[in-house]
Amino acid sequence: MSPTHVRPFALIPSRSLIYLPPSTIKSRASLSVRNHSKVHCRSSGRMSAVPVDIIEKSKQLAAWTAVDNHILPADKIIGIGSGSTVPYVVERILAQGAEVNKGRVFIPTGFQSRQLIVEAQLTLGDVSQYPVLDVTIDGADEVDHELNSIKGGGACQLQEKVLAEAAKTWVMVADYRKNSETLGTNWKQGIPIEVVPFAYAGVLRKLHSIGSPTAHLRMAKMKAGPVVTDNGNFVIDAPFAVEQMKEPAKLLTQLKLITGIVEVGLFCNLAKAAYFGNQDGSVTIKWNNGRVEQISKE
Ligand SMILES: O=C[C@H](O)[C@H](O)[C@H](O)COP(=O)(O)O
Repeated sequence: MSPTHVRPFALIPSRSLIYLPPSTIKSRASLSVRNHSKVHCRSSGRMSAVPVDIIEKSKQLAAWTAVDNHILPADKIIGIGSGSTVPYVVERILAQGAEVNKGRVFIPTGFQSRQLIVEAQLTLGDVSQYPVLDVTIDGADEVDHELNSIKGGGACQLQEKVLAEAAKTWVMVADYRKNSETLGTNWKQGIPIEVVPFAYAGVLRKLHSIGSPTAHLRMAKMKAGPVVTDNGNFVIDAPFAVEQMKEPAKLLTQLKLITGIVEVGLFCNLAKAAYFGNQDGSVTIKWNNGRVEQISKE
């Protein structure tokens, strides 16, 4: 059985979800998934030797399992996060059918997820209209053993955190490369920090003095100058030593007190669960009570 044929909801018999075979899934969201033989690994900056098919299937499996477990017919206000795993979230939501989706409103965490919602012809809403969400599913750059995470590899952390805090249930989805014990183990670029543009130089100096000597402004790839977020701000990537990364909530508090920082890509004590698709077609679910569940492919 291939990873895409796993029926995760079967493990939760109390939920009466109907299995939708992959052949029934036809969405615009799926069109954005390309089939390269290799994939660029943002965490190491190198090319991964793992075929992209396996990584994409791992993402899809995590996303589908999370949707099956957490987006129930009663859920009406739904947050859609950012990143490369999220198209599979939308794909699986679409597979729940037009009838159930008709009564739902979808809130994006940025331009990318807004486009996904619009292209999927789902109803778009705004967090200012719907400050309480039933559930938000989002990607992650790295997740530790206590469900703390680094987010913001795509510079979306501010809106993502607003939606994470607004959601009654916040869940992360990712492939196996994001699952680690301590933050900073796999994700080496540092913590993405959104800053007000005019304050960036001062914030950098401060970061250098409190344990991140290599903190730097994130530069754009196909544009001269810095990355500009959906909110018109800059992003600083700030690597910290392992000792500081072992206490992410403490570090987060310290960073939030620096004037000019708008939001920090450390998400602490927010998640209900994190889903990781594995290379062998299984899914690892880390729950906020410390339980780790392994769902095998039969
Ligand atoms: O800013 C971007 C978000 O935090 C993403 O959720 C995160 O970077 C993971 O993205 P991807 O799934 O593409 O690795």
